[in-house]
Amino acid sequence: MIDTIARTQHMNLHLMSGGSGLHILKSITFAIKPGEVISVVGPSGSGKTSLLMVLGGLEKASDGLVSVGGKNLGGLNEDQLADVRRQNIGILFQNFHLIPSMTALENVALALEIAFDDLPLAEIRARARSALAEVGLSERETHLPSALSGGEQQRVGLARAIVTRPRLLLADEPTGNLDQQTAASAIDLLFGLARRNTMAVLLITHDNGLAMRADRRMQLDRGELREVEAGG
Ligand SMILES: Nc1ncnc2c1ncn2[C@@H]1O[C@H](COP(=O)(O)OP(=O)(O)OP(=O)(O)O)[C@@H](O)[C@H]1O
Repeated sequence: MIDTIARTQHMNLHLMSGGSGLHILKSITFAIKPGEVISVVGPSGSGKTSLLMVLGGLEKASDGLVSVGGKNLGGLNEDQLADVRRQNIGILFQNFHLIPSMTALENVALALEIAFDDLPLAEIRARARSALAEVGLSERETHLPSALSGGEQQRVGLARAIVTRPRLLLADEPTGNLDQQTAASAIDLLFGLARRNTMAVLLITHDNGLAMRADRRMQLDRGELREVEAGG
């Protein structure tokens, strides 16, 4: 069994903006183990979302190593990258990104259909149902997103992110649009799923209280990542 699900070594990200180059992520070296929950805090513009995009294979690092599920992303073409994403990664967004015309069950099922286009329909429905049950929404299968509360919509988002059984969940401010109490229970649910399914989680958050609950805490500052020591 591999002892890291994702790691980077001296990874840099440069982007062009208005004709000049920006050094967004600076020599980042870190690793996340199966089942580990790591929080990343940092000021606006420090590179948190960019880090998530690179780890998710959605943005290519300029140099250095990025490895997910034992595969070096730098050497892969778009199809191979899509395979690595499908086999390893789930993404949870702040704004849920549910499709408004689809029911909760259809939203979750769609993610599975896209990831595994050869799965029989009955299997897709069964797995989507089970993912909705895991987030406590069995009673809401046929509801459209507009008929769900913000917290429920985020739970559908979570069901959609875990229905493919990712080994790494990348969560970008997943509770940013929820009130404090709903946010806390969404995080309880997320952490519980991570423990039960040995799913690693990289949690980007502005909320220090939530960040403190992770196994490890990291801080990004102007593109530089450092570990926050316990008690720090
Ligand atoms: N496509 C892009 N082209 C040029 N610059 C970009 C691009 N995407 C992001 N940036 C810049 O990279 C820096 C880091 O952005 P990023 O979104 O990763 O920060 P963040 O820490 O997630 O911020 P926030 O907390 O506000 O979401 C910012 O200065 C941003 O303007």
